[in-house]
Amino acid sequence: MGLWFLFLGLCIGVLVRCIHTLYRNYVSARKTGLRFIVSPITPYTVAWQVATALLRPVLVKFRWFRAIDWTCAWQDGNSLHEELGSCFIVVSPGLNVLCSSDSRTIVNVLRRWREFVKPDNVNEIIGLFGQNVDTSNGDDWPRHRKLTAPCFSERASTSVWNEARHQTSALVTQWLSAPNHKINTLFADTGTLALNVVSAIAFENHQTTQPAKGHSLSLHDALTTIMGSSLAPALEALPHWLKSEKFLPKQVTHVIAATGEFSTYMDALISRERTKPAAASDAKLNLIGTLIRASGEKDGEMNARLSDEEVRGNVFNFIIGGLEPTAIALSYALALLAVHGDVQEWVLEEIDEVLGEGGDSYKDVYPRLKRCLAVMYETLRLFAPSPPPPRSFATPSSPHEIPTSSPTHPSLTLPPNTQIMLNPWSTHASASHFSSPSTWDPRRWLDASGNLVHSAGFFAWGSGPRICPGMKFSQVQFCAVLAGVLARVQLVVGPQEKEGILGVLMDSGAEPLVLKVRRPGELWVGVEERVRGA
Ligand code: HEM
Repeated sequence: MGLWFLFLGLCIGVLVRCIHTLYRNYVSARKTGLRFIVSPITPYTVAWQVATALLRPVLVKFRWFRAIDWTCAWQDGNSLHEELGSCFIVVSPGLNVLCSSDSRTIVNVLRRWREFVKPDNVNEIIGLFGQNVDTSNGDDWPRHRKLTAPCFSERASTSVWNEARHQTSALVTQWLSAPNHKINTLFADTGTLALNVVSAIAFENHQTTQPAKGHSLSLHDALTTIMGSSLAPALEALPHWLKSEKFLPKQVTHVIAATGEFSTYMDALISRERTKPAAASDAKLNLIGTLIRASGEKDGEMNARLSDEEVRGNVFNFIIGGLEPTAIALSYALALLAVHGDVQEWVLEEIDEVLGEGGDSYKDVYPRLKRCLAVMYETLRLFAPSPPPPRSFATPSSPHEIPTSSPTHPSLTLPPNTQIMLNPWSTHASASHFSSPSTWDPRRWLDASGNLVHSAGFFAWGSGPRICPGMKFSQVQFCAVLAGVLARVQLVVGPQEKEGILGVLMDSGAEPLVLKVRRPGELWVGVEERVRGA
C-alpha cells in the first residue's frame, strides 16, 4: 500500500511539474506575438519517439504532431504555415519549438552558426561512429570543416564523375537485360550505384556487396542496416554484455552486428591508410587517406588533428551524407522523367548535343549539363531528402533576436530554451517563391540564356557557412548518372500507369531520417534502348 502511495505521489509530482513548465512555456510563447499550438509531449525526446512508434495513426490527426514530425511536415508542404504563419511556435512541457518557413529567418539562423548550433537530440545516427563535421559545434566545427575540405576538391569531383559514368554504364546494361525491359528496382539500384561510387572514392573498394574476409556482413549490408534503423544509436549505448545476449530479438542483434561490422571495416581501412608511405602523392589518396593526411598537418593557431574516431565519424558521415540523398534524388528524378516524357526529351536534347561532340571528360562535359542540373534542383525542391535542419541556442538560458520577412513582426525575440525547426519543404512549396509550386517543372530553373537561376527560397543543401560541403559532389554524380542513363535508354510508362507512379512517389516518408518512397517495389518503369540517330 505504502509503495502505491509513493508511486501515485511521484506521478502527481511529475504531472504537476509538466503542467507548470507547459504553462511557463505557453506564457513565453504568447509574448512573441506569434501563433502557437500546444503539444502534450516534448518533441525530440524518448517519450516522443515511443509515442510516434506506437500511436502514429492517431497522432497524425493532430496539428502539433504534424508540425514536428518530418513525414507529416513533408506531406503538408506549405499548408500548415499558410494557416499559422511563416513562423509559429509549438509549445510543449519540455521546450518550445519555433517552426519557420520564412526564408529571411532561415538564412539568418543558418548564418549565425556560433549562436544557433546543431542540437544533439536530433539525428543521433550521424554521430554514431564519432564526432564529425556534421555533429560538431563551437570551436570544434571550424577544425572539422577545415580538415575535411580537401575531400571536396576538384580532383575529387573528377573522380566522382569518372566513377559515376563507369557505374552507370554497368547499370544500364543490367537494366537492358531485364525481363520485358521493365524494372522496379530504381531505388535499390541507384542506392547500390551511389554506394559503389562513394566506396571507390572513400576506400578504393569496388566490391561492397560481398562480405570481406573475416566479416559476416558486406559493407553494403552493414551500412543499409544501420541507415534503415533509428534504433542504432540507442543500441550502441547498451552495455557490452547485454549486446551479446541471446534473448534479444533478431532485428536488434542484426543492427548491433551491423554497427560492429562497420566499425571493424573502418578501423582496418584507417590503419591501412596510416601505414601507407607518407610520400604517396595526393593524386593517389582516397578519402580516408586525404583526411589522415590533412589532419596530420601542423596548424599554428589551433590543434589541427583528427583522432581515429573523428576520421571514422567523418567517413561515416560522408557515406550517409553522400550516399542516401544523392541516390534518392536520382531515383525520384528518373521516375519523374519517365512520367514527364516531354521533359525527358528536353534533357536529351542537351545530352545529345554535349556528348555528341565526342568528349566525356568531367571538365568538358559536366559544366554544360545545365538541364540535367535543373532536373536535380526541381526534384530536390519537391522531394528534398534531407530533413529540416534543426538548431538550438548555444546559450539556452538567454533570449535570441531573429529577423523575419513579416511586415507585422520584422523581428522576433525567441524566449530561452527554444529549439528551431527550419522547414525548407514548406518554403519550397510556397507560391511566394515558386509559381505553380506543386508542378514539377525543371525548366523554371533556367533563364532565357539557359543559365541556372537562383531562388532565395531554395535550401535543399542548407545555407550559410554550414552549407552542405558535398553539394558539388552530389551535382556531379547526379548529372553523370542522368546523362549516362538517358543517352542510352528511354524511360517509359504507359498513360494509365502515370497516376500510379505519381501516387507511389507521393507516398513518401522521412523515417527514420531521409525522405524516401514507402513502396519502391511498385515503381515499375520501362527501359527502352535508344536507337542512335532516331
Ligand atoms: C543531393 C545530395 C545532398 C543533399 C540534398 C544534402 C543536404 C544537406 C543539407 C541540407 C545540409 C545542411 C544541414 C544543416 O545545416 O543542418 C548538409 C550538410 C552536410 N552534408 Fe550534405 N547533402 C547532399 C550530399 C552530400 C554529399 C555528397 C556529402 C559528402 C560526400 C555530404 C556531406 C555533408 C556534410 C559533411 C554536411 C555537414 C556540414 C557542416 O555541418 O558543416 N552531403 N547536407
